[in-house]
Amino acid sequence: MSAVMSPPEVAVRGLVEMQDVSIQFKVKGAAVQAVDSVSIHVQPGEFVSLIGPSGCGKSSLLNVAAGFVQPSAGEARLDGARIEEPGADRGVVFQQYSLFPWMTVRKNVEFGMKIQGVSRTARETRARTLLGLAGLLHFENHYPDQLSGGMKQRVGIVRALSTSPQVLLMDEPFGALDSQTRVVMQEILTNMWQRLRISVLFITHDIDEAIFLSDRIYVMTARPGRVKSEIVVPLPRPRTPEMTATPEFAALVKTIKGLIREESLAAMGGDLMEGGLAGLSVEMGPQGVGGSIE
Ligand SMILES: Nc1ncnc2c1ncn2[C@@H]1O[C@H](COP(=O)(O)OP(=O)(O)OP(=O)(O)O)[C@@H](O)[C@H]1O
Repeated sequence: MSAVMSPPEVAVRGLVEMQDVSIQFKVKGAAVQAVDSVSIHVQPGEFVSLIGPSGCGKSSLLNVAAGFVQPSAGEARLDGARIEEPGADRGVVFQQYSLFPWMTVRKNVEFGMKIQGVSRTARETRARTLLGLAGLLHFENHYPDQLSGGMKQRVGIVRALSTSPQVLLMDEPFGALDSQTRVVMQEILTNMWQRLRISVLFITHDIDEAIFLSDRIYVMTARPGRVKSEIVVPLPRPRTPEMTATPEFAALVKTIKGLIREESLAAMGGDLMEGGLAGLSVEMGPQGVGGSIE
């Protein structure tokens, strides 16, 4: 690894702390409470996932960490400093690829560093080193539309890492990929993380993905999102695909599935009530199920 890369063996920066964070949005004049008093943290070099039912506020929390959204109460800090706006100390990866189509892969990766004033040689060295880690060096002179979805997303990750952030914030980065590609991407990401030891806050709907990648997982309640449970993933590092077939992995999947199912049912129950179906009664007779609105 070149001099511009050399991260510390053990990360010392990248502590994310959210303390009693609540997030409210105004929708047609009415306040919507997305998140209610959430306290979570990511230790330097730790990989932490947020999982929970749809609409529980995962993206909103990540957007607070990114500095895109201000909490209505509580605060978010990075290495002790209050997060108030986006900054180069945080790299963000979304589900959409958002690469510049008119730039080659390497120019896309170098873009943020150019803005930072990094010299041409240092930019090129760092971009090529990171592209090598992501298995993309052969594609450095390709344009985004010549790449598959998985490759584009790898470029997106490399680009987010290029400015040497303390934290990587990832909002369902593999959500648009097919399941085969997704599994490969998880392996690539865990290998890159193992090399770079950067802090990661990762949002996913996929329980297996959260377990495979994470040191810890926060399971959230239905909206308004709160922390329902904090799960430590005791699987050793480096993670390998074989681990997903172990009884330990299966037990974690079962636990998290149960927690999310409770919350999803609660959320759906709420939606059904709000939808005016509170009066629906369902009767089971010899002819089967019969429903009626009373
Ligand atoms: N900019 C906004 N304006 C108004 N309401 C918003 C805004 N962003 C999010 N919300 C609402 O806040 C709640 C939480 O949304 P958020 O996207 O953070 O949840 P999520 O857990 O990431 O959802 P999903 O898993 O479906 O992506 C939802 O009810 C959503 O409609």
